[in-house]
Amino acid sequence: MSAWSLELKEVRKSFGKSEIIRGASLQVAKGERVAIIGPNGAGKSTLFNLISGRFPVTSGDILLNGNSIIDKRPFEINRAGLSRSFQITNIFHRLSVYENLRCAVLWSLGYKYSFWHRLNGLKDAHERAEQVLEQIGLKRRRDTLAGLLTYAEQRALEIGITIAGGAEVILLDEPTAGMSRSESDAAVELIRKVTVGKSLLMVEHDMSVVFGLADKIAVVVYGEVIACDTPVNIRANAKVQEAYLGGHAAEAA
Ligand SMILES: Nc1ncnc2c1ncn2[C@@H]1O[C@H](COP(=O)(O)OP(=O)(O)OP(=O)(O)O)[C@@H](O)[C@H]1O
Repeated sequence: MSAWSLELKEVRKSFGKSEIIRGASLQVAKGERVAIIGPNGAGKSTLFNLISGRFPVTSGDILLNGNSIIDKRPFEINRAGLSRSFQITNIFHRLSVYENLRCAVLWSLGYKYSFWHRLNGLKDAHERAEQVLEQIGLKRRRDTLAGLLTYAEQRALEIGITIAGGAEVILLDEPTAGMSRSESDAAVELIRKVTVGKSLLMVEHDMSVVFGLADKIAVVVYGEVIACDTPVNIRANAKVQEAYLGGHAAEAA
């Protein structure tokens, strides 16, 4: 069994003649929270799209629990235990909070649309949806249409949808984007709680979130992971300071 939940080996990705990811390597251990930071356009979202199977890699390998996933489709990667959230919320606005979560559970279990008329009989999905509802603190909003939630509640639901299937590897794309300081603090607590024992890879621009949550920080510059280390070591890393963090480190202090 692999020591790493997720491993990127010399991954490269070109769009036409432009090489955007240039030999990126990264490891995430079981139970570890890793934040990816880097300047705009460095390739952070592209890395997420490669890991989740949205884009094929040009070369290199990506391993989930020791098994290559580069030839798998996004839903196969999801069912192999990796779940991702998106920068833009990905919820069904006309379904209730509970129904959104139940859909996410059913999807991860592999149910097809034709089974939806039997939903009420699907006890496991119901119980799991109720459990996630509790975890994300939206129990009192259970029957509210998701479109009527506040922005911060929608982002919490998004996290609930991402974890609902019980994936062991969670990818979160800017989970606190657009939040106030207090909303963002609450989101950090939520993420910490729901990822206990899981592996988390997260793209985040807010340095107080990054330094508050991550066990390790991976710095991506021009499509390469130039450093991946503990927050303390990243803050002290001269190469990182020069390439990116100079102005941002003060924000997190
Ligand atoms: N599908 C695509 N086709 C062509 N170029 C793309 C595609 N997706 C991304 N790129 C390019 O890849 C580069 C990296 O983009 P990416 O969105 O991965 O950066 P990022 O680090 O996530 O940036 P940000 O912090 O602004 O979100 C950019 O120059 C972008 O224009």
